[in-house]
Amino acid sequence: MSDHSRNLAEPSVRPRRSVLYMPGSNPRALEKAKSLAADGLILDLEDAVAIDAKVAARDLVCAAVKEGGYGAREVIIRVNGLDSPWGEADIKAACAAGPDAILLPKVESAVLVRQVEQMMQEFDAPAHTKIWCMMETPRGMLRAEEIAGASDRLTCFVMGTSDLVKDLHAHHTLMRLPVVTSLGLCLLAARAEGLDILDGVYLDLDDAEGHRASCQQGLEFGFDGKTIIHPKQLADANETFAPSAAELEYAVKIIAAYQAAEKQGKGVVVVDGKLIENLHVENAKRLVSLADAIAALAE
Ligand SMILES: CC(C)(COP(=O)(O)OP(=O)(O)OC[C@H]1O[C@@H](n2cnc3c(N)ncnc32)[C@H](O)[C@@H]1OP(=O)(O)O)[C@@H](O)C(=O)NCCC(=O)NCCSC(=O)C[C@H](O)C(=O)O
Ligand SMILES: [Mg+2]
Repeated sequence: MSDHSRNLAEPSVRPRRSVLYMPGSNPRALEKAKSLAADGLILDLEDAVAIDAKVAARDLVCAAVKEGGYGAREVIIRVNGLDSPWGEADIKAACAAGPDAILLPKVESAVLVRQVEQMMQEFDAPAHTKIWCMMETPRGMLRAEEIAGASDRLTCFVMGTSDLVKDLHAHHTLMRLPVVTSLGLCLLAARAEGLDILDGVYLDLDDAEGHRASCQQGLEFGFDGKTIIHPKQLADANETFAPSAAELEYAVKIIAAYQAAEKQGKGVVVVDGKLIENLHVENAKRLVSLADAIAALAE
């Protein structure tokens, strides 16, 4: 824990500022990821892998996860859907490999999540292997609440905005108005059930400014981090989703001021002309915990 926050923070949180997809069929990417500053890695067996490469990719990914070398980065295997020829075998192999999470694509019901939970028990998945859900279809959006509450093993939603835009017959736009309702439904459901939630990818690899704006918008919506598709998108995601030095300084200041006020029997305090109540302090503690967890990653 850093000095400024000693005795002020809540229990630590898991930084998920940047979570990088890579095709499970690409051995160079799987190796390269060991040196990249991503908080998480999604080793993909689904849409980034050609049909003829599905089985080889599964073997490659599971061997890489078993071998390790990814340090503090969270490692997630995205499996194929259970309605595909590969889904069940992917889940079985992933359970044996023991990543931090198995990411289910195109989730549309709580029943599906519970079915996977049951399969993971049967396949003896280690307790640390959680379930993450891709939220990326119209039906998934309409059932976000029931999906979010489906299993204690479920810890994170990941927005799949490419599939969503396709299914909606919508367009990718700068302000993302066509998907705002969907993002909002998933954010509400995730927060109501205590899940983390990651924003979708920004597809234009040559538009750094657009990517930065998309990260900032995701932060303002309330996402915990951004899924990305290329190492060059890492720095902006990491910077945007980390508390800034000024935010951190202010957080520490209001926690201390509130604690001092509490000792005098007061439930509110004014800091820099602004009213501070317990809810602001809760958020400040979350930011301090996040900053501490980010600092711990670098150690
Ligand atoms: C888009 C890419 C195919 C580009 O790859 P490449 O041509 O190799 O790029 P570069 O030459 O610029 O790469 C520079 C170095 O970085 C490494 N690299 C590149 N991309 C990755 C990566 N994703 N992970 C790890 N390392 C990466 C290269 O190996 C180079 O390193 P070096 O060898 O040392 O020079 C490629 O970026 C790529 O495949 N991206 C991921 C695509 C993907 O996984 N898509 C599926 C998920 S997106 C999605 O479906 C979301 C959701 O479901 C939805 O519906 O929205
Ligand atoms: Mg998708």
